Amino acid sequence: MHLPHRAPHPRFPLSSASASRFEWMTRAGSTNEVLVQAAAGPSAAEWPDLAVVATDDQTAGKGRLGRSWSAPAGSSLAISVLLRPHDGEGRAIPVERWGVLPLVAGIAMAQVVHGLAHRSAVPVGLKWPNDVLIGSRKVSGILGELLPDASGLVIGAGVNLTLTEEQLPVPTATSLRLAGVQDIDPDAVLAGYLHDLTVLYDRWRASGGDAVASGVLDDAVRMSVTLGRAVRVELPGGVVRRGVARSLDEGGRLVVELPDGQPPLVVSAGDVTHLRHDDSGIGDSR
Ligand SMILES: O=C(O)CCCC[C@@H]1SC[C@@H]2NC(=O)N[C@@H]21
Repeated sequence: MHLPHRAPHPRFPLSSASASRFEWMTRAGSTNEVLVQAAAGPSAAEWPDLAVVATDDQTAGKGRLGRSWSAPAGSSLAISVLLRPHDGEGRAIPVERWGVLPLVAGIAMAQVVHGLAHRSAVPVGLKWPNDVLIGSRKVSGILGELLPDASGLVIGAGVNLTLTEEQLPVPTATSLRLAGVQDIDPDAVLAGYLHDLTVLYDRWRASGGDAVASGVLDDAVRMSVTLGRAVRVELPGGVVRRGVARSLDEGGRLVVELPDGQPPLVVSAGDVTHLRHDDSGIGDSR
């Protein structure tokens, strides 16, 4: 893609160099909302593939499944990236294949967090679908939102940088600082994420949007801390099932083995809780 020459953002020189368009907002309600409105509005043509809106002061952040996402000003990053997927030949990749893109973002963020927190004693991994955990605590979450006209997808990532224990929205959250990362540089986190997301996205695009051929599925399996675990799954609508998370299908959906020989449950959206293995309702199934 030909990009016009742009002056780097003074606070985010690395990040602004790796985005097709980079808008840093000193404050935003929801960066996803800002980008969805802009990319679907009358100036849509000015918002290309890999345009970015980001802030460290998001006042009305949106989470998955209708939840909110909050962090005190200056302690976290909210990063939204617009994707308008085309393959290497410039052909549009069908929207049915975009379901793995939030997973791609989760892999990118997990790689960045791993690079920063690898000295902490606890492992970094992906809890399905795309929560980045340090140990058992969540440091980053991802929300994908389709544009109303389906001409693109906005992928928002929130990552907790410097929150203290008292500032955590829930006790199951954490921050890079709480995980022992010193000298946290927001530009390095943002640029690292945009770089890794772009590399993975390019691989996926070049394969025509094939999660298997592009290696996205292998990466997701390798980084998953859900596979092999007993899980409780709350489906949209409130139905709860228990079983053992066995695999990811080619769309990144979670395949859960259920008790009593029931057919496996294939989960495309829902809330997954890791259980102690003997809570699954299935005997010795590891
Ligand atoms: O884990 C979740 O529930 C997903 C959280 C996603 C939060 C990010 S922050 C940037 C973007 N803007 C939003 O309003 N939400 C996402």
